[in-house]
Amino acid sequence: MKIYNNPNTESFTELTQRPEQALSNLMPLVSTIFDEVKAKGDKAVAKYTELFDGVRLNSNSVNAQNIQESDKNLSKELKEAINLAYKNIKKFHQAQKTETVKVETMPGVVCWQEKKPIEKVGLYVPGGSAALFSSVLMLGIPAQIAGCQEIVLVSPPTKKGKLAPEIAYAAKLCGITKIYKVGGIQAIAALTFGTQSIPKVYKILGPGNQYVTAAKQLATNHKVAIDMPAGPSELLVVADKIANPAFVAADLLSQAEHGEDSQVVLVSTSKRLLKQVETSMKKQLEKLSRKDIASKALENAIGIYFKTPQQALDFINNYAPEHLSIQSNDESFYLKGLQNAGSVFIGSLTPESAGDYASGTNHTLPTNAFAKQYSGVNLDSFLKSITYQKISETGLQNIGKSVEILAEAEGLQAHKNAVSLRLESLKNNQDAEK
Ligand SMILES: NC(=O)C1=CN([C@@H]2O[C@H](COP(=O)(O)OP(=O)(O)OC[C@H]3O[C@@H](n4cnc5c(N)ncnc54)[C@H](O)[C@@H]3O)[C@@H](O)[C@H]2O)C=CC1
Ligand SMILES: N[C@@H](Cc1c[nH]c[nH+]1)C(=O)O
Ligand SMILES: [Zn+2]
Repeated sequence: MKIYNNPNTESFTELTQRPEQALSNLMPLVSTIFDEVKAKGDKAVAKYTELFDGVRLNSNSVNAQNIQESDKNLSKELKEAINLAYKNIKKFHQAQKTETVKVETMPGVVCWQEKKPIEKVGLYVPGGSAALFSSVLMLGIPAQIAGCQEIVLVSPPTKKGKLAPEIAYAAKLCGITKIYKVGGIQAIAALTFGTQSIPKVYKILGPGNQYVTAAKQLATNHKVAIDMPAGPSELLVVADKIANPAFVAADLLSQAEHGEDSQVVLVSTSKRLLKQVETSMKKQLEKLSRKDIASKALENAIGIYFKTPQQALDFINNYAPEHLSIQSNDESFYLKGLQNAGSVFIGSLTPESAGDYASGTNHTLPTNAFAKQYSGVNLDSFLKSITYQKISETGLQNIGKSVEILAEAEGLQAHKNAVSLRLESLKNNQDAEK
């Protein structure tokens, strides 16, 4: 972990850079694969699956029986834990349902807004270095609650060319039946254009590595919506002398172990805590099964000492972390001033990994400072709002003149006429009744 001592705001631009490749470096490969999948469909998908995942598949579809029988391969303990996570995530996302908004903006003019499910969605479940079956729940549950009609799940095959049984089990809980063993750029391209076996969708959601994230961004050029750029994991912990250094170190390592390009950051007003956390991280790292990945990620880790909480807060808002953990005496100060973060974990007893799996919040979150403008996945990610209006006779009389004036001022005669003809017709009817 590289330590910085009270850096000034000029250095924030450099300190908030993530350790990922620039989009411009990734795009040539992404474009090539998109073009090939568009032209050759499953054949191109198979070619890139063999190249990047090292397996040759005759078919990328997962058959229904494998999904139905996924329970058999899992321990009772794991199924119970998945069920608990399912329940909590469902509870939190179900509570995000909103009522129809209906307003009479002026007498006789009624406007309302109603949410409808996006009919066809593609869920990307990461599976390169670990099969993240928790992502199935994070995406499948809100898709199920929203009522999306066609839910297509893609995830890279295991080294043996199979689908991880945990993914199949979680998918079964979410009522997902269309599953394809394909990952990376080729999976996003397949969902964008459709292939002989994989359906084209309207929106692609889910986290992934740099390649997946760049591919999702290109998909938006082809009339496909995405949730947001949810790339390599990151965690910023702001902690001070009341924090437990071992807890903070464990939290930082928990995100460092995701991938070599993960980034973890410790911000503190205590130089002593920075040192203690560093020592504890070194000790804990030795015992990790993914030590190699985590140590690589730690080369990108930064520890920053700030003299005042205000400077620390300014940095946090500039960094806009995917996850923010607050383990500080100044908890309410940070919460009050917080502008940018994907998801926040408050207090020493709230490990970030609780949100990764089971507390109820969604773990599909904006990375690379995109928390400045994007929300993480939530129920609304699977819905779109349609607005409606109905105008009565009284309404038309109340609003008509103003619309005519506005249309005239914009020089749009036909717009004006659409109102004028109706107003005249109303007037003629009234005259006839007299
Ligand atoms: N922001 C968020 O909400 C979350 C982010 N994540 C992140 O998701 C990522 C998961 O990454 P992975 O394990 O790699 O799984 P992944 O499923 O995202 O990517 C694996 C695929 O990448 C492709 N690939 C690998 N190397 C390639 C190369 N050199 N060129 C082209 N394509 C290549 C392969 O097709 C492979 O199937 C991690 O970075 C993790 O931190 C995970 C969960 C949530
Ligand atoms: N920490 C990951 C999510 C995760 C899945 N499994 C474990 N963790 C992220 O949100 O970036
Ligand atoms: Zn995690």
